[in-house]
Amino acid sequence: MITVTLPTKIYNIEIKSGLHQEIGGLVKSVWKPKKVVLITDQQVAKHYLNDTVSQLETAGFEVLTEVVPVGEQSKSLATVSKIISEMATEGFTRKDGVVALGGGVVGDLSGLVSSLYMRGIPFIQIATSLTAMVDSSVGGKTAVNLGEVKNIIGTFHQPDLVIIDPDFLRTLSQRNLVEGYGEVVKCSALEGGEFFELTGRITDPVGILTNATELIQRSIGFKADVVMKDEKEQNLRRILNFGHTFGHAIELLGHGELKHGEAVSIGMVRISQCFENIGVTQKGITSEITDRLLAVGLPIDSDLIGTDEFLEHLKNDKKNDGKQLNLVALSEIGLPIIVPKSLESIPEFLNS
Ligand SMILES: NC(=O)c1ccc[n+]([C@@H]2O[C@H](COP(=O)([O-])OP(=O)(O)OC[C@H]3O[C@@H](n4cnc5c(N)ncnc54)[C@H](O)[C@@H]3O)[C@@H](O)[C@H]2O)c1
Ligand SMILES: O=C(O)C(=O)C[C@@H](O)[C@H](O)[C@H](O)COP(=O)(O)O
Ligand SMILES: [Zn+2]
Repeated sequence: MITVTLPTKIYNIEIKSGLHQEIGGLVKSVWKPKKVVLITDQQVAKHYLNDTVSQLETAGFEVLTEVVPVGEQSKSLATVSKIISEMATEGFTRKDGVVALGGGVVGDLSGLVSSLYMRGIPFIQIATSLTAMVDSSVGGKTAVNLGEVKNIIGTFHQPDLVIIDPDFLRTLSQRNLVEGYGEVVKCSALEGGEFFELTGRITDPVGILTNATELIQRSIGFKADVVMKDEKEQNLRRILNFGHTFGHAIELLGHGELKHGEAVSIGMVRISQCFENIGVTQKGITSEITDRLLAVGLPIDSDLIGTDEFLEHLKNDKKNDGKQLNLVALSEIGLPIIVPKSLESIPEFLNS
C-alpha cells in the first residue's frame, strides 16, 4: 500500500494481486453504504462489470452503471453531461459517489464527472489497464478533450481510494499493455537508479507482465512522491509530462492511430534527441531510452512531428507561459529539468 498525503486529503493506493475479489469490502472501508455510479467502458464491462456490481451491492451500495464506448472519444463533454444528467435523474446527492472501473479514459472522465457533479462528490479509482495502474489513477488529474485539444477541460480532484490489481492485466491486449509501459519507462528515466536498471532488464512484453507488480509499485511510488510535493503542477510536477509536449500533439493529430503511451514514447525519444543535439542532455541517454521502448515494440518516430499542425498544437500545452513553451528535458537519467523555449524556435530545435 502507498499513502498519498496532501494538504487537504490523505488516501491509500492498494496494490495487490487478487484485489478484484475484494472490491466491495475495500470500497466499504472508506465509504458508508450509499448510491454509487459505476463508470466503465464496453470492453472492460464485458469482463468485469457484473462481478463488480454484485460485490458493491453485497457491500450495501446502490449501483447505477454507466457504460461508455471504448476509446479517447469518450473523453468528451457530451459524455460528461449525459452521465451527470442521469445521476441527477436518479437523485444522486453530494454524499453519493463515483467509481471508475477501467483504464485512463474511464478514470479521467469519471474523475471529471465526480468533481463537477454538485461541485464535487467522492470518487474511487479501480485501475484495469497498465496506464491506469502506473499513472492515471493516481494524482487527481481529471480531463476530457475539446475537439482537437487534448485534456483542455479538467480539474484536480483526488480520489478517496485507488484499487490496483495486476490480475486485471490478464485480459488486456498486448498493444494496450505495451502502451502503458511507455509511462513506466518515463517514470524510470525520471527517477533513475534501480528503477531505470529494472526497465533495462525488460526485453519483451512478457517481461512487463512478469514484473508487473514491481513496475506498478515503483511507477506509482515515484509519481505519488512528486504529487505530494506539488499537487497542482505549479513546478516540480511538470516533470511527469516528459515526452508529452510532442506526444499530446501527435496523439491528437493521429486521430486515434496512436495510443497515448505510444505517442509519449515517440515524444520522449524526439525531445531527448533534440536536447542531446544541443548539449542539454548527456550523450547516449536517448539511445538508452530508445532501447527500452524498442524492446517491447513501442514506436519511436512519427512523420507528424514538425508539421504546421503539430506546431499549432504545441500552443495548447498546459505548461506554457504566454508564448513560451516549458519543455521537460533530462540532463541525465534521474535528473529532469525544465527548459523554456519559444514556439518560434521549435522548427530549428527539431532540425538541430
Ligand atoms: N490523469 C492522468 O494522470 C493520466 C495519466 C496517463 C494517461 N492518462 C490518460 O489515459 C488515457 C489512456 O489510458 P489507457 O491507455 O488506459 O486507455 P483506455 O482507458 O482507452 O484503455 C485502453 C483499452 O484497454 C481496455 N481495457 C482496459 N482495461 C482492460 C482490461 N483489464 N482487460 C481488457 N481490456 C481492458 C479498454 O477498454 C480500452 O479499449 C488517455 O486519455 C490519457 O490522456 C491520464
Ligand atoms: O500526472 C501528471 O501530472 C502527468 O502529467 C501524467 C501524464 O502521464 C498524463 O498523461 C497527464 O494526463 C497529462 O496531463 P496534461 O496536464 O499534460 O494534460
Ligand atoms: Zn501520460
